[in-house]
Amino acid sequence: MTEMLEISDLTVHFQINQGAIEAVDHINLTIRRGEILGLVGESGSGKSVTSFAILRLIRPPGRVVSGSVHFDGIDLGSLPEEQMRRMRGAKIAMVSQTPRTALNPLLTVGRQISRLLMVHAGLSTREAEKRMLEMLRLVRIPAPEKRANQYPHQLSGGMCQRVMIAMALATSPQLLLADEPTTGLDVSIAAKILDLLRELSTKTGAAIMLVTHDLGVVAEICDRVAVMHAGQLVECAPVRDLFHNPAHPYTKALVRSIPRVDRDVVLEPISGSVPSLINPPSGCRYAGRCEWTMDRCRVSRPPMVEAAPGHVVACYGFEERRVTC
Ligand SMILES: Nc1ncnc2c1ncn2[C@@H]1O[C@H](COP(=O)(O)OP(=O)(O)OP(=O)(O)O)[C@@H](O)[C@H]1O
Repeated sequence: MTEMLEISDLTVHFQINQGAIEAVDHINLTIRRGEILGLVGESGSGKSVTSFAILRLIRPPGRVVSGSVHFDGIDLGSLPEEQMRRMRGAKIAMVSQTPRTALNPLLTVGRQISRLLMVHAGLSTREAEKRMLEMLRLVRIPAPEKRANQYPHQLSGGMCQRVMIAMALATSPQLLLADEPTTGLDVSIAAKILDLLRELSTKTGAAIMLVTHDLGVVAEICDRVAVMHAGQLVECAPVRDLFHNPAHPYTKALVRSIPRVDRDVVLEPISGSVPSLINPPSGCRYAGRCEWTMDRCRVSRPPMVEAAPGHVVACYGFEERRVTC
């Protein structure tokens, strides 16, 4: 698999009256062609801001302070806005957490999808309508001819979510950024959506970045997982490796907090809370919550080191234990 997306040293701040919220801090991450990468972490860890930064959709008071994003070798930061807009519609698509607000309330859902196909895929009105209905069938919208003529407010939340996915997939994007795509959906629909995402990546070679809180979803469909804590990337590994051999204490805590039907254990909540991102502690931002904290964790940020092939972690405590084992 070759790299499709390469994020290097990405830092994003939001300037507010109290200071700068350091939402994403020097992140390096790659996503390969045909791969599903899960991006996990507690609320406020910077997952959505990372997706918006990829699409160059950080708006004031937000600002990309450093870093670059390359897609298929192209530096997205240097593209003129018009080219970036085309890139967003055709090659990189996003499914957001809030489908109802992302859809245009004034247009029928069918019209929204056909318009996208006419603008970004150059289809005629008739071709676009045919493909739009195919897409609605693909995401298992019942009675698609009828639903196509309805407005977002006439559809349930789950159906709006599937319409968003149909829109995102309509132009066969090479990269799909899916931000909590199954939140609020009932279990059977959520399972169908996940199947659909897996099918997309297998059939078309599209890469998917799946932003989620749900490690169960990650275990089900992701190939690799990247873990964020308070704006920093702390670990990245193939999915099985991450669940069986988590290296970072934060990842260990996340894994311990997953409910398991086959184990009668008491779930352990993650101790402490995410530090403020305004003037956050220097060094590792997990230091205030971590049982392995040493003096240097509070002073300098641990570098990413290889824990196993393809498995990297940023933790002085891990390095120390590995040396002494
Ligand atoms: N427009 C904004 N203005 C100010 N702060 C923002 C803005 N957008 C995001 N942030 C801050 O950036 C940080 C990261 O937010 P982000 O939405 O990326 O977290 P997340 O990991 O996606 O959380 P969740 O899982 O709850 O969606 C948070 O502290 C958030 O308050």
